[in-house]
Amino acid sequence: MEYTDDSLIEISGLAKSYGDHHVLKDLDLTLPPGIHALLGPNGAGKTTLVNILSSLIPYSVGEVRVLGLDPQRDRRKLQGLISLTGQYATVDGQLTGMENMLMMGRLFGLSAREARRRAEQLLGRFELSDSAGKRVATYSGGMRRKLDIAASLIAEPQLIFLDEPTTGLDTRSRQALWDEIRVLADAGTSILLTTQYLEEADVLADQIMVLNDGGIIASGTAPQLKERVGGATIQLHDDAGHLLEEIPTHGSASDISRHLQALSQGRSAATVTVRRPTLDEVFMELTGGSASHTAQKESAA
Ligand SMILES: Nc1ncnc2c1ncn2[C@@H]1O[C@H](COP(=O)(O)OP(=O)(O)OP(=O)(O)O)[C@@H](O)[C@H]1O
Repeated sequence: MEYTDDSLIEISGLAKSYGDHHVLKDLDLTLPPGIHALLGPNGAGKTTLVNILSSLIPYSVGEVRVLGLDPQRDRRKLQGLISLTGQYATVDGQLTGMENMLMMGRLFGLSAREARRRAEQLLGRFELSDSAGKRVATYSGGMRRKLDIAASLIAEPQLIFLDEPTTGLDTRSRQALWDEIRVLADAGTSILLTTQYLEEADVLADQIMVLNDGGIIASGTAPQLKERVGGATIQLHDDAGHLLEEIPTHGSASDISRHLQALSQGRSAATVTVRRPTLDEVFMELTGGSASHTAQKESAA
């Protein structure tokens, strides 16, 4: 396998089993720097893959490079370049929120002053300022989770792994995290996040990968993935909301206008909408589930 300087992650023929349970099977993946989302049903192996990439667990088959380093052989070096937020809060319960933040900042080589500045900023963003002086053992589960995320964002490592970062977060904290992710990405940090929330992948990621049955079964931008399960259609409904007709379209203004002109010479419809598949439907179709029919509608006329 050849490695290019500008690649973030390169995986070739990766397999991982727990006993006779084959979780990852001959997985190939190349990712450039950017924000990437890994989607997959429960148990697909998302955490397993993130843990291998962040050198938390070993692999035996295949080749893996993260920032050009082998997570097994170059563990120490790699861990200085990445940060990881797992599904379970890993902060130290005996320290206060602020002490945890400062410790993480210093681990990543920030000066004491910069660590405090960033800690105050992030504790504020995640509404933990009032609890910053309290021992983490007294925090609620949601507060620990927010602190864990804030701590992983304190420095600007080359790559941050966020394993289901917004699970258990309230709406405001989720928005704060999304904002922080964008700021870090603009500053040059790459992000690999796993998520169960398709909206999160859609909003944040440059590229989305769908993990199922041990391998990546689809990847691309949200529009590219939507295209895979069929493009847009023009739908005509009568006054009572019944579907009269559905016509495939490329989705371009000229194509829609051409169809509408042809239609205007025939039947009259109460409403005309352009419907695109949702990421939800794409995901369900790719992973063999049944889609929930929450269509995004764009009014065309
Ligand atoms: N240490 C372990 N020992 C044995 N089996 C494991 C271990 N860790 C994970 N597994 C199994 O491997 C499979 C993949 O688990 P993993 O946590 O990687 O999936 P996931 O896609 O992250 O799931 P979720 O969305 O539910 O978090 C699951 O069937 C899980 O039970």
